[in-house]
Amino acid sequence: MSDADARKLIVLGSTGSIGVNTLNVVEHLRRTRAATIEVVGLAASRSSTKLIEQAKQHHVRHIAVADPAIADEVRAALPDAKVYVGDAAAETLVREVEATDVAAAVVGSAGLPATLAAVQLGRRVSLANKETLVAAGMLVTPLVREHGAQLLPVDSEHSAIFQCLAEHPRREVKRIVLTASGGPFRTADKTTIENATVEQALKHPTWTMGRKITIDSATMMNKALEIIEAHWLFGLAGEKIDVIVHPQSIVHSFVEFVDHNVLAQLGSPDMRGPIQYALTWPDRPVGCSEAMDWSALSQLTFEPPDLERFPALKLAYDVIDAGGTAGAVFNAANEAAVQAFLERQVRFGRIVELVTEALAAIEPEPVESLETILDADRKARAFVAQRIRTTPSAVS
Ligand SMILES: NC(=O)C1=CN([C@@H]2O[C@H](COP(=O)(O)OP(=O)(O)OC[C@H]3O[C@@H](n4cnc5c(N)ncnc54)[C@H](OP(=O)(O)O)[C@@H]3O)[C@@H](O)[C@H]2O)C=CC1
Ligand SMILES: CC(=O)[C@@H](O)[C@H](O)COP(=O)(O)O
Ligand SMILES: [Mn+2]
Repeated sequence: MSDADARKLIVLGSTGSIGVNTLNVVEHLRRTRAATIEVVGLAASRSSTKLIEQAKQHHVRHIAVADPAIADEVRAALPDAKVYVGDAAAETLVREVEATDVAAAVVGSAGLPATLAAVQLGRRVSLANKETLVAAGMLVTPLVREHGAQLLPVDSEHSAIFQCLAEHPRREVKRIVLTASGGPFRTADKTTIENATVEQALKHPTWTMGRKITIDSATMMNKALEIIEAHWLFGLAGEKIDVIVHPQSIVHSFVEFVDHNVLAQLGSPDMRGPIQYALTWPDRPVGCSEAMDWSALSQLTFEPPDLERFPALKLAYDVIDAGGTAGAVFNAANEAAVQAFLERQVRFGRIVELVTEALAAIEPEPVESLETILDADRKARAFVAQRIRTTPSAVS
């Protein structure tokens, strides 16, 4: 490998579920001599112990921490590192540190400015942070082309679609179908879902993930976010994006072509698969994710989603139709409502209600800049906070 091929990676959200797996994949690629990827920057919010350990293990000298409360501890433990602190720390890290690659694995719209910066700098971006596209797809996707950046999906469904679409022109695509596990309440009745506890909602049947996305899977808001993410990533209209419930999470999604042939991507429910694919595309070196044991697989089943029990799905199509800042409002209202649920301020069923109310109350505006998006994000959070104050809901 020549110097020109040397890869330098910044991992945003390194201490989270995707961030940790990304570093594991980097280590696997190094061990197997498939790729040498130097980790040159790490960003997290407040998990100081894990962050310090990662920086030492990967010899990283540029660190961003969002929470000022851990800055002194990180500086003391890593005296040779430059430590950026505060809300804009991750973005500054991306702008100041020379890199070829950025793994965008911060949770929520907090990851948007740094991801946008990576795109503006023409980086190769492994994108897990779906909220960035939901809130600001109309800003991000044109900039990818303008700055010669690459956006490689890490979300398992979108990695699957990306792999199946390959070089096929969009006119050959009849529709894409995103698979959904159905979450922990797939077979629960409406009343049980309405009043589900935090503990019940955090029990995902197939994937081990961070808390916010695990709650999103339980409301099926995750699939709604993924419909919008697919709309921006693949340039497809809402009517060409479908969802089917597939409880085993083995078929990660599929593409139906106009000739009625269907290509699907299958694999174990292990995020190291899509992460490695994003980091090594277009190559396919030996993987570190769990290999499938086909003899142990008894069945692959599919069922239509129930919009009555999971009304979040329909909202995604409304948001695509509304355009403008609707995606930012949708995403931020959901983030605020999930946070309130996790803090046991609202019952589970209130999450989707609050998002629906925010979309109805806040008129979408045309998007001119990142500031328009951030403004809509703030409005939606303020709206949800105010609704929670004025319409308290009993929590079980
Ligand atoms: N987990 C999964 O399997 C999948 C996740 N995704 C998406 O990937 C993203 C990450 O998810 P996941 O890894 O589960 O989330 P986690 O909650 O596990 O991790 C979130 C990460 O973001 C960091 N973080 C939060 N706020 C900031 C901030 N302001 N600046 C810098 N870092 C910040 C956290 O730091 P700290 O630890 O210090 O709080 C942590 O490192 C989400 O968008 C999710 O939807 C998509 C598909 C699958
Ligand atoms: C691993 C991944 O990509 C998650 O987004 C996953 O799809 C969540 O599972 P649900 O299908 O339950 O939303
Ligand atoms: Mn997914």
